[in-house]
Parts: sequence; C-alpha cells; structure tokens
Amino acid sequence: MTTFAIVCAAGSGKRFGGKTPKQFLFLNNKMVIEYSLSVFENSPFIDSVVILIPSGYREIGDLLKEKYKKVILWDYGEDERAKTVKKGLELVKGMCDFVAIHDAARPFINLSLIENLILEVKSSYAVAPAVLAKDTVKYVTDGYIESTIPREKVYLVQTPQVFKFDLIYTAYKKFEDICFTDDLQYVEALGVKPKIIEGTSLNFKITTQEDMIFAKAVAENLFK
Ligand SMILES: Nc1ccn([C@@H]2O[C@H](COP(=O)(O)OP(=O)(O)OP(=O)(O)O)[C@@H](O)[C@H]2O)c(=O)n1
Ligand SMILES: C[C@](O)(CO)[C@H](O)COP(=O)(O)O
Repeated sequence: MTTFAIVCAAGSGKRFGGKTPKQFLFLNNKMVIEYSLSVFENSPFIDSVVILIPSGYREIGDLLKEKYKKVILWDYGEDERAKTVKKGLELVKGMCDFVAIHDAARPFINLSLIENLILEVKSSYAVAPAVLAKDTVKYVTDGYIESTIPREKVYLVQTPQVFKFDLIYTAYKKFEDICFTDDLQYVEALGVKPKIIEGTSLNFKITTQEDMIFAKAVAENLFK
C-alpha cells in the first residue's frame, strides 16, 4: 500500500498580509512548511510527498526537493485551494493507494497523528483530525444570535485529511466546478461519511498575524 502526501503551499496569505507567503516565513531556523515536511519525511507511513507552491517560488521548490528526500516533485498551485488540490491529485494519479492532503500553513503535526490517520483510513476511506469546540457556539445572522448549537457535536476540522485515492479523485472529478473549503466535503457530497479522529489544538492553521505569535511560542517551546 502506497501513501503520498500532497502539501498545499500555493496560497498567497491575503488574511496574513506581507510579501512572503506565510508558509515560507522562518520559525526558528526553518520555514513554516518545513515543520510538516520533516514529519512526513520521518513517518514510515508516508512514501512520497508532492508540494504545490505559488508561481515565482521555483527556488524554494527546488530547495525543498533537494533537502527532503521524500519530496519527489513540486509544481505550481492554482488560485483556489480546491483547485490546487485537484492539480495535486492529477499529479499523483496512478502512483498511490492513499493520499494525505495537508495545509503547509499547519506546521505542528506529529508522527503519531500520521500513524493514527493512516491506520484509520484503511477501514473508513476518508479520515481527518478534528478538535471539539471549547467555547459555546452560536449561529449568527447580521450580528444577532439566531440559535445556540450543541457544542458536543461541533468539531473544528484540520489537516492532513487522508483518503483512499480512488474515492477522493472520483469525488473531486464529480464536483470539479465547486470549490469547497476542505477536502472532506467532496466525499461528503458523494454521500460518504468521513471519520473524525482526535486532533490537537497545536495543529492550528496560521491564518493571521496573531496566529504567528502562537506559532513562534510553540516552535520555541515544543519543536526546537
Ligand atoms: N490557492 C491556494 C490557496 C491556499 N493554498 C494552501 O492551502 C492552505 C490553507 O489555506 P489558507 O490558510 O487559506 O492560505 P491562503 O490561501 O494563503 O490564505 P488567505 O485565504 O488568507 O489568502 C495553505 O497552506 C495555503 O498555502 C493553496 O495551496 N492554494
Ligand atoms: C482545509 C482546512 O484547513 C480545514 O480546516 C480549511 O478549510 C482551509 O480553509 P482556508 O480558507 O483555505 O484557510
């Protein structure tokens, strides 16, 4: 059984701001993207890695391919995350049985998370880490609360989202005109129920400048 990781690193970071995409900023002595690449590199459950980058960043693509032996190729992504993923799926078609789709902007994954996801995907075909909402959750329209959602049923879903390749490829093909915000939704749209396993709050996505303050603290204290 062959498992590839597709690392989505083609975003421009509009909400984060600045010139350099957030996934290429340095945290201690390596770029944000390198934290997850290191974990994939060291995981016995991942065979190869493909990276999608923004246009204009060829040097970084070459550097990462040189430094991480499992990175077999990089290519340019597209203007929407979903389109970037679709391109990645086309690139690895016919090469793997399972695929782990990951946000480069989520640096703090770990080896046991990868192991748990890969063990689970063999029976559930679509699986992702998620964390239960900690705060009370409100459904709001125009600034006013309409209802309170039972928080024991609300999970915040993360990446890597791991799939049987044929399932996610079929789903992306069928709904190729829709840009969902995560990959599970393509499978859900087929009528398949993906599995959730326990994630960790450390696996947050660096989206805004505020997140970078937390990322620096985590990198400094836990990942040095
Ligand atoms: N066209 C895109 C958009 C996003 N991504 C990647 O998908 C992940 C999650 O996306 P997000 O946090 O939204 O990143 P950006 O799109 O860069 O941010 P923004 O939406 O603020 O522009 C990131 O690793 C990002 O690089 C991608 O590969 N291709
Ligand atoms: C895929 C994802 O990280 C799951 O939480 C998220 O949906 C990405 O959303 P974004 O708008 O591309 O940041």
